[in-house]
Amino acid sequence: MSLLSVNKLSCVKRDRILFEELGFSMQAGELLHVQGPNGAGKTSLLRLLVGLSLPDSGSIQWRGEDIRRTPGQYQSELCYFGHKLGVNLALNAIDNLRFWCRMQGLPTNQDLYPLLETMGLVGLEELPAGQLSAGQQRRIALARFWLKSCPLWVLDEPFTALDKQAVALLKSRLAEHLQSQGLIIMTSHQSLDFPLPVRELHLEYRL
Ligand SMILES: Nc1ncnc2c1ncn2[C@@H]1O[C@H](COP(=O)(O)OP(=O)(O)OP(=O)(O)O)[C@@H](O)[C@H]1O
Repeated sequence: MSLLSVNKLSCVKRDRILFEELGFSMQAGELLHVQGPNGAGKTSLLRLLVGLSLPDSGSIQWRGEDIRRTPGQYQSELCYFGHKLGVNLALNAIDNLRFWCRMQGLPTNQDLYPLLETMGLVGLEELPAGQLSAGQQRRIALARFWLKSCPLWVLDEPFTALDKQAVALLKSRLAEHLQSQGLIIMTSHQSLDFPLPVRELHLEYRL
């Protein structure tokens, strides 16, 4: 059985149909790369997939159950990286990660310093996130993918503003997730140049 199943999904924004009757399913260990021009509806699709907005028609099933029936259970099984980073600019990196762990019901007493090292943020730990660069702020938000163990990862343009080293770090984390039978849905305007098989979904810009 598919882990994720999308059935006849339609999304309309301001009288424009972004997509309609969209359907696909995904198994463990698959990566779906959602592509298309600006405004095609990629972010809109991802927001539907994580339950942040509702479709105009159609449904999304996770483990055979509509995600609207048990939203709490579904949320606990996914990790989302969207355009809004969810980073508090007044807090430093560690306090941001602790706060996020508390929100997710994860342990908050773990030593987060090694993760800061992984994310290349050592030496910046005292600074409020508002004093960090765009790429550094995104590294804080991306650290979630090292903290939460869950099957479904959904990432909207995760490589934006990252330097080469951070892009390589994230790609290797994504590959690890696939190899351990995780499932990834992501957008990127760049070609993924990924060592593992990638499925592609193209959204057209519809007038
Ligand atoms: N909350 C909203 N209210 C009204 N229209 C919206 C809303 N959110 C998005 N749209 C419209 O939906 C369309 C698709 O937006 P979306 O962000 O999904 O595109 P995208 O494919 O992710 O684009 P990009 O490549 O620029 O990130 C756009 O034309 C946008 O104006």
